Amino acid sequence: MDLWRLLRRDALRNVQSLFLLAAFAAALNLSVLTTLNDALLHLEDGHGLERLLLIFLVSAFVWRMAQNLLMRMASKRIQAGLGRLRVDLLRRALAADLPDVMALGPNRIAQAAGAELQILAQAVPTLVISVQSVAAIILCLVYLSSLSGLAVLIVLASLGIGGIIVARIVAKLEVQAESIHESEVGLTERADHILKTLRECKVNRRRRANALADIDACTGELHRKRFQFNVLYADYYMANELAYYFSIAGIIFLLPALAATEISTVVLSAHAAAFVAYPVITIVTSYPSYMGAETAARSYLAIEAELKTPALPPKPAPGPAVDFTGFSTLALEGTTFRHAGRDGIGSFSVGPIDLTVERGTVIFVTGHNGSGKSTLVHMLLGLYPAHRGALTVDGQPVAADEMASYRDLFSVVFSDVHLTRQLYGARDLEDGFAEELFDLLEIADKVALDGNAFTTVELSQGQKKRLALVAALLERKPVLVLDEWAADQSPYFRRKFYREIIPWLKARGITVIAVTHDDAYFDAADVQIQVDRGSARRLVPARPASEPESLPAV
Ligand SMILES: Nc1ncnc2c1ncn2[C@@H]1O[C@H](COP(=O)(O)OP(=O)(O)OP(=O)(O)O)[C@@H](O)[C@H]1O
Repeated sequence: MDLWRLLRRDALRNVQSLFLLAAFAAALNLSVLTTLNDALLHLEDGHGLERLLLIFLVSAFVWRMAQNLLMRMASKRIQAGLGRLRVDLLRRALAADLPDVMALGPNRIAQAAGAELQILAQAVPTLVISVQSVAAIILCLVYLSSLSGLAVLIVLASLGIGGIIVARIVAKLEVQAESIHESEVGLTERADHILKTLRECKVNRRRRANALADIDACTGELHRKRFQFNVLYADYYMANELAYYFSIAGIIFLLPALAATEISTVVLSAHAAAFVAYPVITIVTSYPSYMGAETAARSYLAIEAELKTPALPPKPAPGPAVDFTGFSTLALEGTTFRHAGRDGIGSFSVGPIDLTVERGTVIFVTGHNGSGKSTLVHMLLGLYPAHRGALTVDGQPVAADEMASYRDLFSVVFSDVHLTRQLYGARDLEDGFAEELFDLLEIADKVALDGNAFTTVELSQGQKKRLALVAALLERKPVLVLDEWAADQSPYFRRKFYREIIPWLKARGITVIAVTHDDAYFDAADVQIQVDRGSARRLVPARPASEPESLPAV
């Protein structure tokens, strides 16, 4: 049902043409049956048999063509729809509140948008054939009723009894499929963890052994669950085959016993019963694919629900709705945010914070580890929604639908920066500003522009941070936010950053908000915000008694 809900939403809107084609293919399947049954009645009529053979060949050929067309049409639409779902989930992740995305975990979202939708895509051919099979079953039953109403009852009874047994097995299969899915998610997480900590695992044998033992245990559990699933599936398949044989046997043995029936009617009915039961078997064999697709669809919808984003418009709204670029002050007014923690443990509140950022100033956010500096900056960026209080621009609260325009004021380099070669956010790359920045950040001999991308991002950690700063400045935003940017820089470049680059940014009118632990340079700021256990205090930065000596460039 979740699969249906998902496909209905987009890929299978206006599904009538597909259903019509499925019905047409099923009608041709019926034509094959009735032609063969006619032939059974005219085995001694040579001319008649030739004509029937011709009808059979034409019906079989057109049936094949119709089925092929149905498969192509459905696959094309479903694949395009799945592509849209993939992008849609990423758009929802971008539109969702950051804490909701972080609680869910980016890996989980990537898996739903990638591997799980792939499972769904792979199930499409068998699902399409199943739809046609359902139509074929209905038409063949109608035909069977024209031969004998009692035969229909016998077939339905056999399939019905088989169905009750099958339904019980299906319930177990579904539980098992869900459990397999959970194990697969756990396995992917562990494999991802190993691959992301390759270096640590290589260095630490104990860590490597434990990580491998953990993944081994997960794999073993997954194999056990898969084995149990396959055993259940064999039961499931056999129950269906028995129902198939019982429907034909029921007609041969019961129909003449229950009512006076001509032999020809018994033969034709038994043959028609086989045409009913064959597509049942087709549906049965496609059921694991269906179940995999259903689980993937459920997982996709669950993630969508957890992201708590409303239905998205087909295209993002063009341009900013409100222009905040002429701002004089940005402020947090009595704002609080609380990290929920897990099961009540580890929750942490920041605020209420009153903080005004004047345009063109340099602000350093300082404080102990875990005091709430990054959280405060996320609140100022509007990434952590305020539980209380407000974000204001020139004293006016920023409304929820103005938040995207508000965030447009900032460029950011986070402490765990992830660099991409493509400069998705940059503007006006041809005016020489990028080259000026490469020189300023002393990486002109390492990297250059290649169209809208950097030539490389394969750099040392400190160089990566410098390149990330170039990328941020190329966005040409009025406010630059840096989270422990200088932490990876050498003493020489750290000094250059605080004594040359920050004044250079200020001279260009850029407002700088920097989280920093570099107390030797606190005086490079106009304002120091000292954060302590979730509270903030405004200080006038003092020049330190001694500053690291000016060092030669290296
Ligand atoms: N995603 C999160 N979920 C739950 N709690 C969090 C989360 N992020 C941070 N915290 C908690 O909030 C507190 C403040 O974290 P924050 O990252 O703001 O500190 P910080 O001052 O920037 O620290 P550091 O100097 O170590 O980077 C921490 O003590 C941490 O326990």
